[in-house]
Amino acid sequence: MATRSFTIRVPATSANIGPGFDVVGLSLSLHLTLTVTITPPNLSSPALPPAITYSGEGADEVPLDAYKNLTTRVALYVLRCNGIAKFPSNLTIHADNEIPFGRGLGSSGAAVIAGVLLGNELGELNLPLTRMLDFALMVERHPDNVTAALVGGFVGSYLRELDKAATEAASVPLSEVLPEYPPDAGEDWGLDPPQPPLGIGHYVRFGWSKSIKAVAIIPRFELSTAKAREVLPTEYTRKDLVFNLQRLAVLTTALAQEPPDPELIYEAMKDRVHQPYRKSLIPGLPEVTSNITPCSHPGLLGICLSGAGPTILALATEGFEAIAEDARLIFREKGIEVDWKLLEVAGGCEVIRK
Ligand SMILES: Nc1ncnc2c1ncn2[C@@H]1O[C@H](COP(=O)(O)OP(=O)(O)OP(=O)(O)O)[C@@H](O)[C@H]1O
Ligand SMILES: N[C@@H](CCO)C(=O)O
Repeated sequence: MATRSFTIRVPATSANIGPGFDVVGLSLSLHLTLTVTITPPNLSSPALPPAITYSGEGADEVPLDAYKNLTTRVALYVLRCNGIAKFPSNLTIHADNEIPFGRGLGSSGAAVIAGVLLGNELGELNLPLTRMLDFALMVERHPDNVTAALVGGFVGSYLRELDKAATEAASVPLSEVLPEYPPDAGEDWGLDPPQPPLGIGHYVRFGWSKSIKAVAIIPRFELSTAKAREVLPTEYTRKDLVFNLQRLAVLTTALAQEPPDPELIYEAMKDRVHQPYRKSLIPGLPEVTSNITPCSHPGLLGICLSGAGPTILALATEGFEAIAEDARLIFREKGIEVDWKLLEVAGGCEVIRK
């Protein structure tokens, strides 16, 4: 057996883009990159357990134990669902991550997609894209980030209505999909993980005007998606749902038009389903989204919370620095420091075999 080596590269994503809560996602030019090597077993020394090294965002908090790390746990789930009980021996993984954790830029979605691709490569499974999406959706239950990270671009997705048996199969607790594997890394954990139903997620890629870039204004604090979902109501008024549906219908086409129309897009990026409820967790959110407008900041098209926050995403054709620096001043008044990055819309994930 020869040494096998490959690289997995997955983009950051911004979900929702205002009115598209749990529906739309946009891939962005920050990446999680895994460099993976499997060396042949050396008959004179024992087989080595998986070894992970890590650099970049999250390096001080991410677990390096392959049975605790999100990416490798997802990979093991995919392997086990496909009849392979363990990681190969002598597996080394270096993760280099540009996507900040818990900021609304899809770090967990990227880690999950990287895990699905890793499982697919390690097991030489040749899974089709749609099946890889099924595995990702068993772990991250809303489709917006993982779909955009998988296929790239500005993407809309829905979860298919499943029959009773498939609904039950897709609703197993996450702890059963990704069990806390025992610390004994040599163990065989059997091959009965909950299998994803077939064809859970469906998507379409919208057009995107080449002139639009994304300014990510990133507060220096983490907000977990779980916490930012807890503050959302379980029911909405018809008025608020119609408000969002009207805007989302316009937005999906407006962002592809040349030249993009700031008046149309600014209004179409407003939301009444998640942002109003999240302002208690993100001081400065309503002030930033209402004070930075196409009139005050030429080049701005629209501004919203990125994913579950706390990052703010401004879509613009020019004037990027003024948008970001003025958002910085508003956040500073609330005692929050930010960093900002000018990002492009990225392609989907890729696997490069060496
Ligand atoms: N590269 C990674 N490797 C391992 N675990 C990761 C990685 N990236 C993210 N995670 C895990 O995901 C958590 C963050 O997920 P969370 O859903 O709260 O935020 P997010 O994905 O960054 O934001 P959003 O879903 O709003 O875009 C981290 O705290 C960490 O546990
Ligand atoms: N649609 C999700 C994205 C976060 O991952 C949310 O806003 O909670």
